[in-house]
Amino acid sequence: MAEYNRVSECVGLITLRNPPVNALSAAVRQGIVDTVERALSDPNVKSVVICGQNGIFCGGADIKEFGSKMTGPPLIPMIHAIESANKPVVAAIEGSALGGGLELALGCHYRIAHSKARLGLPEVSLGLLPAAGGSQRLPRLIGVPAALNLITTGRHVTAAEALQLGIVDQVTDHNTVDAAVKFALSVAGRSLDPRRISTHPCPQQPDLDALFEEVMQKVRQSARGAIAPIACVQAVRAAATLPYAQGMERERELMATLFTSGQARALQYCFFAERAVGRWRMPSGARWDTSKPRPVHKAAVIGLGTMGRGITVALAQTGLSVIAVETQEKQLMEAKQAISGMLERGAKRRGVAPALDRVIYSQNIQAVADVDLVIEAVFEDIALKTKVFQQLSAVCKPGTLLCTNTSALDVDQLASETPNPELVVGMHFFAPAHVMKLLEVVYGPRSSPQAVATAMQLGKKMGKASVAVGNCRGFVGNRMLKPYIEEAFFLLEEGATPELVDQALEEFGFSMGVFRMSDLSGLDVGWRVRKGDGLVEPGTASGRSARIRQGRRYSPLGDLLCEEGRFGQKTGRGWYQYDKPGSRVARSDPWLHSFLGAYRAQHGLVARRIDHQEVLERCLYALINEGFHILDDGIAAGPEDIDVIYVSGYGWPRHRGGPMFYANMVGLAKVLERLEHYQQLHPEVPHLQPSSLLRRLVASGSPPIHKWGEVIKKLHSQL
Ligand SMILES: CC/C=C/CC(=O)SCCNC(=O)CCNC(=O)[C@H](O)C(C)(C)COP(=O)(O)OP(=O)(O)OC[C@H]1O[C@@H](n2cnc3c(N)ncnc32)[C@H](O)[C@@H]1OP(=O)(O)O
Repeated sequence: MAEYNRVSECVGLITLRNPPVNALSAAVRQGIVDTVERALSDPNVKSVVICGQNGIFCGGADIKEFGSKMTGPPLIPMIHAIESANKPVVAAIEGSALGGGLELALGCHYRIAHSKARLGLPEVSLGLLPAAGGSQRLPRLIGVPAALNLITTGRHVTAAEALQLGIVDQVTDHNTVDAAVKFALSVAGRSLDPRRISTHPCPQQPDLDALFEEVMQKVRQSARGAIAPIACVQAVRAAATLPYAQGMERERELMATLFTSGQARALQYCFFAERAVGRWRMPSGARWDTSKPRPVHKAAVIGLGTMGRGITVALAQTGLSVIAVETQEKQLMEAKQAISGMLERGAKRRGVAPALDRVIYSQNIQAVADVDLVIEAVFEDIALKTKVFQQLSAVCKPGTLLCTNTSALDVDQLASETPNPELVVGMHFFAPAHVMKLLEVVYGPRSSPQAVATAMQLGKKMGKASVAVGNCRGFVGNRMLKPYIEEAFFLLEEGATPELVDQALEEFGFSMGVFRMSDLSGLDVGWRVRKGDGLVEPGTASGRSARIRQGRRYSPLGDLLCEEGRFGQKTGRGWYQYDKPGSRVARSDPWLHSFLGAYRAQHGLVARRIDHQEVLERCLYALINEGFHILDDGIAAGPEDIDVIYVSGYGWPRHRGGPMFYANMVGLAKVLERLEHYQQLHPEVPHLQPSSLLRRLVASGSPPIHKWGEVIKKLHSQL
């Protein structure tokens, strides 16, 4: 849909109308074709302005249409028709001009942007490339290096940067459409040849081959198996080396490969999943659209260790006043220094003033009396947290929300120790809390919908991917991690090495393999949990019985390393060795290999050859299986919630969509068959026992992921 008006007597004004982002649906493309034709054929019209309704130019192609058969006029000829028009066409850019939206603007002869507008070619993040001429026009307009940067990262630029790069011709603080109409009148009748970007050669670039080689190497490294960034480099190379028509042909070929790839499907699924998790719902029936969040102006953080510091920074950067409480004076001073440093560095990066005066430090918990919300981030100890919650209940004004930052403790238990359990929710941040995108908002049976809504809204304000989940051991992320780590330990017992397991997982696309990750987060963390669970038995018992604990297979390998003082990077030794404590470069450790050999001998285990396929199947399918249990238990509302958690917080490769999407891609029947296979080989491992939901889904013909909800609902209604 595009509306046509004649303004200022001789300017044809075309307004894209497709809320919320004026995406280029078939109807919008048809509307543009029709209205451009009308403007160009009207002898009274001397120039044309294209804008979008409701303060947004255009969010690009309609992503929802990608899965279905293409209808309506295609983008490329539509943009060519605009570029070759014999009357000047001006794009009036407000809000966003992204993807196809910017490509449309690049087909116009001039671009005027509002100072708050953002522009970009984010197709790469959807597994695509700017294939409506964007990969060919942008390098011609702003040069190869800048175009490579924008197209391979998909980053959005501000209007000011767009002006500096030469993407737009003018930036205004006033009404953009008025400015564009005025501009259009001023350029009416001028020659348009120099304004047709496709007719320009790419600006000369010395040593083009070396530049592309360097960029390709960097892109390959950061892509971790994603194919779109590589295709983006290839498309820009075509722009730099081929005439426009041939470049367009190359753009088309590359896009054809990407468009039907599983990676594009996965990335587009992630785009919608991230938005879907905002529409949370609880088993009680409470929902995002019927639960009103409370306003939060002032918050408090209790406990200023690593997590508390990061949370304080995240809150202050969001614009909240924060009372940061730490009872020990020395720790308080250290925390103040660290928090100020983080705020200053963050502000420098973002080019704003640091929010130092938004944080008030105190040793006294009474200081939180008038805050709207408290996040407790003291040591992971239920007795200590209970004490803090009881103090908070006595000190805080009525109605203050009490949130606990815990990764494992029982939120319900904590809530039950307070007079107002409905005000209690978990806010599980990930370290470093001011950087990591993920936030699990954990509700218990008594958490009020308003408390959940408030925590979810606060998470969104902090720029987090916030996911509402039910209360259980490990919530969603860590609960699924447990079988994944256990399988990795079992693989070491059977003959694998940490290097082999990590290599398989990193080639799959994880940012870090399980053992490198464990070295980074500290082996002592899991050790403490296992001790608490009564699983750790110090000593040198041998044989199979020593590896069965609480009736199931158990590997004490992690405990044995901890007994050696090998806690990972912080001690300079873990599954790998490091130059010094705190160093990050993992090197293979001969000690570890002899230790594994001696361990196997002691337990009568014979090392066998393990390939990458087995590593992936055992680690990932065990994790996925737990995901099905979580869905079955109603802890996560849908597969999207699990997938967003894994992509934003656990290094799962985005181009594989998340564990549940991956299972859907592999085929549920295959996942089930492989789990059954491994379960037969390892009957003493309960997490390899396929979940009843997985069986049920396969029995229902393996419906696509967006239909799993129907099977889950049916299952629950029969219980
Ligand atoms: C031939 C193929 C050619 C492909 C070229 C392309 O153009 S690919 C598409 C490139 N465009 C993008 O990647 C932009 C994607 N959108 C955004 O980044 C953001 O939505 C926004 C435009 C910056 C606006 O952000 P904001 O936070 O204000 O809103 P939401 O993100 O919550 O979005 C609001 C709803 O709009 C839906 N939506 C957004 N963009 C598109 C789109 N391009 N197509 C279809 N739908 C889109 C989004 O899903 C939200 O709706 P929900 O119902 O809430 O999910």
